[in-house]
Amino acid sequence: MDLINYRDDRLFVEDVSVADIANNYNTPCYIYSRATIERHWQAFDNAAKSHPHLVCYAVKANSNIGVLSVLAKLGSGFDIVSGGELARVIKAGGDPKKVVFSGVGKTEAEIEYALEAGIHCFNVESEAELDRINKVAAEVGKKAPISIRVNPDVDAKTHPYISTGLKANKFGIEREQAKRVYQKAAAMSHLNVVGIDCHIGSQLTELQPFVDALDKVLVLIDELASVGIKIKHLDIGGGLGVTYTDEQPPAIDDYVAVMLEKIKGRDLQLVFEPGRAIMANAGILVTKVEFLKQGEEKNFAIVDAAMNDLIRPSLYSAYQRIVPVDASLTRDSKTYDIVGPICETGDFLGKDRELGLEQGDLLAVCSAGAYGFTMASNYNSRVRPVELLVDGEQTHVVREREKLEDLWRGESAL
Ligand SMILES: Cc1ncc(COP(=O)(O)O)c(C=O)c1O
Ligand SMILES: N[C@@H](CCCC[NH3+])C(=O)O
Repeated sequence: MDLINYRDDRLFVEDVSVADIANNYNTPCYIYSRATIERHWQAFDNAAKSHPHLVCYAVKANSNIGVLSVLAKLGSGFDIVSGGELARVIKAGGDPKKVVFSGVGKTEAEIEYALEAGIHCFNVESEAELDRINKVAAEVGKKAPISIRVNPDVDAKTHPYISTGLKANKFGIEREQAKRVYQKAAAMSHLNVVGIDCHIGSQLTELQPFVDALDKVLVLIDELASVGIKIKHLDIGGGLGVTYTDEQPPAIDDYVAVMLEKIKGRDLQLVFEPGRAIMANAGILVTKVEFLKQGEEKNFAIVDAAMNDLIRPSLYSAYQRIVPVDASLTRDSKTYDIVGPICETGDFLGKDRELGLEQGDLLAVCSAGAYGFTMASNYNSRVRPVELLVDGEQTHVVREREKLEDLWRGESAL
């Protein structure tokens, strides 16, 4: 059941009218549906029930502490890529023992913070990082649990900016080098080899690249076993795509079922790192039409949200549906570019959209719950949108009181 939908031509998030929210909290605003977040997370968890597993939500998709706390209450694990994300998880009540730490550039301060917090695993992306983790662990008198992120050289068939599993990408350790690096890791005094990791990209709409990558990783697991290195958990990353328009990605349970089938009979905990599949369609960005501008070649709807609020259309030419909040209004429709107030021609939310509009109308940009607010900036000195979490008939402002720098300073934010 889609909880972001029309009732009598008015857009609702759960039981709250989007127009009411916009009137009460102003625009632009992000609105998330709690029940949808829970349903998506549970789809992973339920589908994997027959097998030991951990669903580690990828915090980068949406790191709002209110959102993280919804997931923490479900018992979610978290995939993080910075000390700041770890601080948010801890603040939201997440369990550090269920945290995996990905990313190619972990600093000494971040490694130390994660070791002190007692995370589940570091996903190591280079030999130099292995040395650094071993050194920091020795300094703080701990053994660091590690996986090696293997780059399987598989084409994820997604946008090149978010494809991560090819040799040409900066991520992971090449498959051909992985066995040697594992043997090196196993011999290091302050590392504990516990897992293996692979993430080939984001917004994948086909199963085959996941299967191809997994096949390669399973061969490596067997090779490692033959030299006495036992892998306890297999982290298959995130990347499952969603429907923005007419894409037909595999359903969450079908994806999980195929992954489980592949590892049948193996003594391996399965770790998932989904971000977009949980959050994208659990949120919308609501914006108001400030002006309509008719050009000779184009009609523009100038709205109060911009590329600083949602950068995906500008950055990846991503298409996100844009719909009226009140579809009962009768208007003559025209083809519009939906643009923001920022001083760049690349500042658009949608191009060539057939819509009936008047000044003051409200529009919703769909599928904006993932990589929306987290990629927002203050460019043009614009204030970032308010974030709201709807829970049934309730609307909560989910705004952090602390600044990120106060949650975790790191070494560079002094
Ligand atoms: C290491 C890692 N894990 C998980 C994710 C989450 O990906 P997605 O939001 O596509 O599920 C990403 C982003 O692509 C990532 O880089
Ligand atoms: N920011 C990207 C996804 C990045 C995935 C991160 N590894 C998007 O909006 O599609």
